[in-house]
This record gives sequence, structure tokens and C-alpha cells, in this order.
Amino acid sequence: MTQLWPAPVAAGPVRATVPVPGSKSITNRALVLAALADGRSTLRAPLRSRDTELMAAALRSLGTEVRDGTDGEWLVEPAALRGPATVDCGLAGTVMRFVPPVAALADGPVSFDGDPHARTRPLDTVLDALRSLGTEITGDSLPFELRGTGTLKGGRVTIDASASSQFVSGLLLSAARSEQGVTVVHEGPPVPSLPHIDMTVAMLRAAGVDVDDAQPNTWHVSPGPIRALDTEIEPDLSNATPFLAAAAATAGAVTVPGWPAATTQAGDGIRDILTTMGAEVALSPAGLTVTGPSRLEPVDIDLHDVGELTPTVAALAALATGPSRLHGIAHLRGHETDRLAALEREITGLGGDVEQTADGLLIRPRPLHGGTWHTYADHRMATAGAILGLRVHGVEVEDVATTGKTIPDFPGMWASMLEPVA
Ligand SMILES: O=C(O)C1=C[C@@H](OP(=O)(O)O)[C@@H](O)[C@H](O)C1
Ligand SMILES: C=C(OP(=O)(O)O)C(=O)O
Repeated sequence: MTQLWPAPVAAGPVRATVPVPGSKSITNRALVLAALADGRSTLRAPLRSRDTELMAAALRSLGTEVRDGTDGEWLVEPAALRGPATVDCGLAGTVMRFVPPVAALADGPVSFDGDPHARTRPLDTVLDALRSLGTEITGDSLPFELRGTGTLKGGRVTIDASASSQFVSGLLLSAARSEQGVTVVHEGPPVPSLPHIDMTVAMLRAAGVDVDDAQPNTWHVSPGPIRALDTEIEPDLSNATPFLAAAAATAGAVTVPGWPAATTQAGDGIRDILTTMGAEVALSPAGLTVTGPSRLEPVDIDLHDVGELTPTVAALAALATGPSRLHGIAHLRGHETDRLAALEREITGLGGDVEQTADGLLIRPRPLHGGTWHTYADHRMATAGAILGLRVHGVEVEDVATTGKTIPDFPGMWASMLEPVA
């Protein structure tokens, strides 16, 4: 039996300032680009969590030097990429989708595996794409082996990226190092999480790579050098959302310092969502401050672009004053766990009324009671349970340590947030 974490109940309105560690998505893109770059990179304030440590370990195993600086930064020294190497993807979508294209540039065999549930996450699209670009791969999901020859010709690939934007991002991140560059064409139902592809394109361009994304569903990366990075990683705005939700759920006020005025992070979308739910949201030089309403409004919202915010929004919706409809998120069935099934089961288990639809959730608030909140190795399920626990006595979150996927000390941060202000 995994340990249960008694989710603390808020004694009153939560008032706190909560600094949030670096962005997972930016850190892992920066690590990949740094490993492929033309010189030594410095990544300042990177996220140090399971997903980013796994990315660093994967790149080290391929020959890259990733070491600690004196002030928490990561110093990355590229070297010839080579096998034999072993990559542990854990449950990280970014590792399992971004590293195979890097490994395709390496000379020698590279074997990949990950956590039990990682073996069920969609991956064949990126492996098929690499095969069509000339890489030899055995297998269609984890575990698999890839045999690089030290070069990748490149060319045009047509894929169906409707299950994950990471298929596109992964192919684009390594494409400049191929001989001819790579054109990725998406054909199929709309690609989810488009802001994450925009983030990839922006980071490539910032590193001097020529990317043409003028046509919808088509991205072309020209061959060429990737400039070494010296960059400060923004706070993780998606990881900030449970803390901001604490203000929304308790009529409190929470500030996250360092919230960027302009960003490619999808998590920035929380500002509009919380405003729609009745919160006051103010961006100032001090950071982003959310002040919760006395009554949380329900929402009818398409989360297709910002799917990773769903567990936070669903938890708040279960505490709102009327029924909410979350849609556009069928792809969440392939996330860390089937998040639609998990949210339905767990909120229902606390006495809520949640129904899955073809592409989302209907959440009708009901008085909730305590109980075990199962997390299915999903960090965002754990943080969703913590949000509900603020208002519902007796919620016990299973395996809260799973938050270490993207937050180094979630229970400690949550406890500090709840400490009374002196
Ligand atoms: O590229 C990225 O950094 C991510 C893309 C998104 O994946 P999907 O497109 O699979 O939703 C997002 O949900 C995930 O948390 C991070
Ligand atoms: C979907 C997520 O992660 P991953 O990068 O593993 O896909 C997430 O963090 O919500």
C-alpha cells in the first residue's frame, strides 16, 4: 500500500507568495538544444525534477556533458553523439518523444525503456517518422532499440500528431542537425497543445535555426548550426496553477513571483480561466496575483491547447457553483494516465458527479466527502487532490511523491503556502 498524504484543509482564505521552480517544457527543450549546439551552454534556474534529470541523464548517456554550475545552473558541453547508450524515459513524454530524434543522429545502438505506464503512451508516430527518414528502429512503443549511423539525411515526413504535439516538437528540435533539414506535415484531427509547438519554434529561432511555420500544419526546419544557449528558464506556469487554484478555491490571494509578461508557456492560459471562474487576476512586477471569489463560477471551456491544465481546472470545477463542461481534451487519455477516466473516478469517489464525454468531462458539483484520492503515478492528479483537500476534510492523496516528476518538493511548498502569514 503506497503511503497516503493527508491533504491539509485550509483554515481560512489562503494568503501566500509562492515561488515556483523552472518550466519543465523549457528546461527539457533547452537541454536538447544545448546537446546539439555548437558550443557550451548555460541554463540558469533550470527545473531539477525527475523529468529533467531523466533528460539530462539521457543526453549524458549519448555523450553530452551536463554538469552543475555553482549557482544551480546546468552547464552543457556538446560532444559527438554515440551509442551504445541506454535511455530511461521514466514517464516523461518529453524524454520519450524528444530523445529518439537525437539518438537518430548518434553513431551506435540506443535502447529506450521507461515506467510501466510509459509503455502504453503513444509513441509509434515519432518512431515511424524516424524510420521514414532512414533510421533503423525495432519496436513501436517502449521498450525499443534505435540504431543510428551518426547522420540523418532528413526530408519530408507526414504524420498524424493528433495524439500529442510532442511528436512534432521532437522531430523539429533535432531537425537542423540533419543533412537536408526536415519538413513535418500533420494530417489528421487537429494537433493538441499548439502553444507547445510554438514554444519549440521560438526556442529554435532564438538559437539561430531557420524555421518556416507559415503554413498551418506544416513546419520546415532548415539544416544549420544550433547556437549555444545562455538562458534563464522561466518559472513553470502549469505547475503554478495548483497554488493559484488555492486562492481561487478559498477566496484567498496567492502571488507567484517572476510570472513572465510574455511567454510561450501554455500555462499562461490559467489567467483567462480563473478570470472566467470569477477570480481577480493581476499581473504586476511582483508577479501574478490571483484573488479568489466568494463563489466560484462554473466554466464551459475548450482546453485543447492547454490540456495539461485540466486536472487543476477539474478540481476547481468540482467546487464551483454550477455544472462545468471541459472539452477538446480526448488526447488526455494518452497522458501520464488516462486523465479523463482518473478524474471521473476520483472526483466521483469523493461524492462528486462527473461524467466522461467523447472529448472531455461534465462536472456537476455536489457536496464532497473525504476518502483516498488515487493518483495513478500522475503528478497532476496528486496536485488536483491537494486542491480539493483544501475544502474537503479527510482527502488522502496516494503517492504524493509522484509530484516529483515536475516539482521537487510539492508537499513542502504546499505546507509553506498554508503557513499563517506573520
Ligand atoms: O512539449 C511539451 O513540453 C508538452 C506538450 C504537451 O503534450 P501533449 O501535446 O501530448 O498534450 C503537454 O501536455 C505536456 O505536458 C508538455
Ligand atoms: C502531459 C504531461 O507531461 P508529459 O511531458 O509527460 O507529456 C504533463 O506534465 O501534464
